[in-house]
Amino acid sequence: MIDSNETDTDTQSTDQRTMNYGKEKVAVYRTYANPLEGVRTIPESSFDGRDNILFGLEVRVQFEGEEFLPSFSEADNSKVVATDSMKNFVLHQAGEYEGATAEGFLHFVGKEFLDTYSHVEAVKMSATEYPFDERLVPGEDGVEPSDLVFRASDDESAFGEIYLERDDDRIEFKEQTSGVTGIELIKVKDNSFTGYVQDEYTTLPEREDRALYISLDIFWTYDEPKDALGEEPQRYVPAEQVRDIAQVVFHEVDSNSIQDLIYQIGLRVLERYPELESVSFEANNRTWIEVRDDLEGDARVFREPPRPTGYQQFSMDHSDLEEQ
Ligand SMILES: O=c1[nH]c(=O)c2[nH]c(=O)[nH]c2[nH]1
Repeated sequence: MIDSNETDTDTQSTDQRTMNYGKEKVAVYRTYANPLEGVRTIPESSFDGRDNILFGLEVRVQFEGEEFLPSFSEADNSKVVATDSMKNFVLHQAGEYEGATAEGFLHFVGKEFLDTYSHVEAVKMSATEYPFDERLVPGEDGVEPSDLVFRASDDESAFGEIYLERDDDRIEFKEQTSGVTGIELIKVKDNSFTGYVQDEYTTLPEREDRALYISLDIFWTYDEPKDALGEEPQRYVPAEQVRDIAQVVFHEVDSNSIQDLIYQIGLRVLERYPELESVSFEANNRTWIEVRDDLEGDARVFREPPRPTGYQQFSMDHSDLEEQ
């Protein structure tokens, strides 16, 4: 009895322990990956697929497993797969992957890791896309996108994360997050911020009409994690379309705060994609400071905002849509 109690306590303490290791910032580039075709189109976006002629990801790998404990507590590396080898593994698998999405690639590599190293209990893989834009060149029908020359872009990037766990001889895919990060949008007018608490700490003037500059990361989870892989393109949510929804809603809605704006974007995303479980936001307010409003019409002069900056975080699901 006493023995089994001790075992329970032991298990509990290791369950709560943080123990993982891995490699991050693994930059991998693949040319002529399979194209993403057959995605559903939505009114807010012209995006209907991706050629994947040039596909780049910055990957993070994380290994978990009880068998790594001696590497920390006894300097015993006999079970340690070197993080350098993880990097080589990811690079190699980029040539083997036959799918068309970042999430699909992460799932593919994660599964290969678990198949190859039987003592690894769980693997978390995440990646941020390196965006590349096709450059425009003269073609038969006027100026058209080149299929050879791309620009390394610092625009928004797709994000993916998957978590795979070994359960006896099965591999469980229970958790994923997809996203688009680094969206930066400016609306020059038709936005306000009024009605907030006025007390002895308030110095900000109410603005019936302001230019609003936001940076935005949007994340989503699917009801069925496997829909994130893109194997059924009709059920896949492309980051490009979510980015486009954000800018269309920003254009259409005269919002009274960033809070209100991201809620409206979230409703639209949930409306377009019933296969999603949740959508969440991290917004930052980068609104410029107005220095001249004495010009003709709507013209203004602005300067950079000083630090500190405001932010908003919010998550929502289909129950928010039903309440509307
Ligand atoms: O959209 C905004 N939300 C806020 O909560 C806030 N606070 C602030 O100072 N400016 C703004 N703008």
